[in-house]
Amino acid sequence: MMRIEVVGAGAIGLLFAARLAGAGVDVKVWTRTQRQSELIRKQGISLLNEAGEAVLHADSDWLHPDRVMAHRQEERTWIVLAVKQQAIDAELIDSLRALTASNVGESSILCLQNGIGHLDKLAAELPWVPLYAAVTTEGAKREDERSVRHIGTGMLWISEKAQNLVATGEKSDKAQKMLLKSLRKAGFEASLSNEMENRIFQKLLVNAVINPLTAIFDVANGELPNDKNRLSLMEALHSETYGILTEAGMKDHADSWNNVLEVCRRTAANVSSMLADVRAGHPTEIDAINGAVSKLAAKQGMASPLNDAMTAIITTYSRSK
Ligand SMILES: NC(=O)C1=CN([C@@H]2O[C@H](COP(=O)(O)OP(=O)(O)OC[C@H]3O[C@@H](n4cnc5c(N)ncnc54)[C@H](OP(=O)(O)O)[C@@H]3O)[C@@H](O)[C@H]2O)C=CC1
Ligand SMILES: CC(C)(CO)C(=O)C(=O)O
Repeated sequence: MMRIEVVGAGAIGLLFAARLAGAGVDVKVWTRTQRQSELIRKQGISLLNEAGEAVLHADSDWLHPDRVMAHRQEERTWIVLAVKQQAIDAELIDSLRALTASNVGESSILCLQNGIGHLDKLAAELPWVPLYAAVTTEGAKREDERSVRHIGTGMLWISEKAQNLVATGEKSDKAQKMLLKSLRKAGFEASLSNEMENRIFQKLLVNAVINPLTAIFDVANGELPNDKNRLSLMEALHSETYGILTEAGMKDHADSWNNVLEVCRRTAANVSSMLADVRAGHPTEIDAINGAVSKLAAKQGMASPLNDAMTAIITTYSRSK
């Protein structure tokens, strides 16, 4: 028997929890607040898409040390980490430590974050827990505390090997196969990848161009290229970021610029996650996206004026909201 614990009940967390619950998987959702977990437990998760609404039921609790300690786990567990980069702080890591403490060797963490930095942080703090990087191009928007709109279907890539090379034995392989099976049953187009670094860089490139510019211009993804000044800014930011990331190890990708335009087209109605955060007055993932690109550039002795500017503008912008 396998259990999936989704940590973070925002857009992506609710989408994964609802679809997995709908596929009959044993799912528990860990929220930040007691109120949200009670709502989910009592009323279920409302999954909205073009076909209408489905209400799916999943267990839920809030991520408080006492609640986590009381929740002792014996079976094989996958923790699907669905919080933003900036939420991965000492307190959250303590909760993950507690969540995995009662079944060491039986728990693994799947990290769905955009941007970079989180895997190194988690690997340093949880060296005994196998960490798997994932890249998802699904699009989701949280409508309220228990409702999520599935905006766009995409791919889900999961690293073939644990990031921190822990427990990559037969037991882990079996657990990974079970996870894939559950995700596919839930309708996700999930595949294993042995070139995750490249996939993470390619997604970082897309996010480094679309996220800050949609947030600055306050437009949905599809509108971003529909103006010649915005389009030339996109191109310049893409070109700078592409140079930095290929120097850092990303493979050459002749179609990279067209891929950014294709993501804008495919997710035309999306409000990017950064614009959503800016509009809500929440902190953004800018440090893990453009800020991280600037850091890579500095490490390589390269200039990154546009990424530096995006980081400065979004940081100031979201602070003043
Ligand atoms: N949305 C999308 O379509 C996509 C998102 N991603 C990535 O997935 C990740 C999650 O994004 P998304 O779902 O959009 O973000 P949201 O902001 O919608 O959700 C994050 C959730 O994490 C919760 N959270 C924060 N801190 C804690 C904590 N300490 N304990 C428990 N829960 C906590 C928040 O709770 P609260 O609301 O109470 O603060 C919130 O519900 C990001 O890295 C994003 O870049 C990747 C691809 C697509
Ligand atoms: C691909 C994109 C830009 C889709 O909105 C995204 O990942 C995000 O909003 O963070």
